[in-house]
Amino acid sequence: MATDSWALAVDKQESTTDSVSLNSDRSFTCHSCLLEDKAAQSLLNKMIHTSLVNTTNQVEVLQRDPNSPLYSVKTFEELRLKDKLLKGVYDMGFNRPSKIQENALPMMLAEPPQNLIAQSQSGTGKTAAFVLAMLSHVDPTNKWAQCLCIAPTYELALQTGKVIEQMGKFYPEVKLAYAIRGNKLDRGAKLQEQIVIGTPGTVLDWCSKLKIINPKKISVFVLDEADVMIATQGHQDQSIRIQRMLPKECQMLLFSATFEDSVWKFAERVVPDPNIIKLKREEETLDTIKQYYVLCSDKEEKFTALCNIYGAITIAQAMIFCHTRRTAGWLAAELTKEGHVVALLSGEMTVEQRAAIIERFREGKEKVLVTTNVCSRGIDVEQVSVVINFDLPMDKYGNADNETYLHRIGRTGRFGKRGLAVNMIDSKHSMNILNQIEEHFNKKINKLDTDDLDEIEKISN
Ligand SMILES: Nc1ncnc2c1ncn2[C@@H]1O[C@H](COP(=O)(O)OP(=O)(O)OP(=O)(O)O)[C@@H](O)[C@H]1O
Repeated sequence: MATDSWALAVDKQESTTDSVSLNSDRSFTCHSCLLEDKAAQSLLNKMIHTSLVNTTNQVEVLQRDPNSPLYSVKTFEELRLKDKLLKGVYDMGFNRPSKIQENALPMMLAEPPQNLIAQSQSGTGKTAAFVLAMLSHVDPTNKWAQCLCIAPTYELALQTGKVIEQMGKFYPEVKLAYAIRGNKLDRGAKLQEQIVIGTPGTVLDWCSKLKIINPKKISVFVLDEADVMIATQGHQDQSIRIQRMLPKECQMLLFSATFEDSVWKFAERVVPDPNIIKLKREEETLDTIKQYYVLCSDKEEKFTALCNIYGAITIAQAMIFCHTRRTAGWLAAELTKEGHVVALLSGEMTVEQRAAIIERFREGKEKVLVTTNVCSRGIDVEQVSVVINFDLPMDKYGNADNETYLHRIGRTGRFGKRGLAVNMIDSKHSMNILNQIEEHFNKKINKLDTDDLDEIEKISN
């Protein structure tokens, strides 16, 4: 995926939201935008999660055969891994299996092989789990492809490839091939590498048209990021075509960060007789958040209100959400003029640039992060105590986007710190959205007079 095409997708998305107020009936779906948006989110999350995301939720396990004993492990030793692999695991700094790995690893390493559908949020250890399973299954003396893993995009495939290389560092006999665009092989050439990671189109070509991989010899098939994969119909079809070429006894594993119905339907088509492991995301609530709204007439007044808030209370770190990247850029420049150290997440940035900015903000190097929703969707920055909705979140029909509102300002039970959210209202339409949000969450949002310094001071107590 070229950088510019990504930026273009964001542009397209933002132009959609831009047009909402002009033509609220307009319904717009852009499948390639959806894929790129979802894929970029996944990639960002991968880059940001340099350590495990812990949740207090319990893992739910649904066994295909409820009578067989349910194994879970608390240490990597219990898995009886090859020394070379155990060394690789410890070299990555893993001391013990993550919550999802405790159940998924014994299931994936069982004999006879078990099929698995696993769902848990980004950063909970899914990739590490299936990489370990693939490396364990490989017979390095056999010089042909044995494990096949497909990912929705070139970049996501590269990321997973890196994990395979890292974990297999002390097991150099096992080789990895990338079935991605640009990696041209001649028709009929036979792959020597035991593990193949790639995107569905290229993998399908290698299996069928070019016959570089013999699909009948594949014993482990992994479908990663299923929720991103299904964002394009083409990918779904290709994945299913690949799966159909594999032998019946091939172990099928499917992973997803989310589990909406469409993912579920797809998963059931790709993974026969599955065991299922789910780790729910922690619920966010608005219980510990103080919410206010400020009445303004235009964006300049919103900016003045923002400055008044900054002048009256101490804000450790704030995230400010704007509708379009034009507004975000303007606001970041104005705040910078006022002497704030501002980070801006903007549509034309590459995923790498975004990850770097989010990382700096998480480290506290910048105190204000201005962003559009498209840029920051799916990103968790939990330490932020103040959220400003410079523009309220709305869907493509111009209605309140309650889910996004909750995600922007909500807190999980564990991060139950008190928070403050201020909503800027500058039109009948935005007031209407605010009312819809109040109604949806059954919570009153109080008015704040930002010309009254005493009143602002009170909200920080
Ligand atoms: N058992 C473990 N102990 C410590 N760190 C781990 C463990 N397993 C994985 N990690 C690390 O935690 C981070 C997230 O893990 P991983 O990428 O496997 O999660 P994921 O669920 O696949 O996320 P995504 O859905 O974004 O791909 C990585 O930096 C990984 O190296």
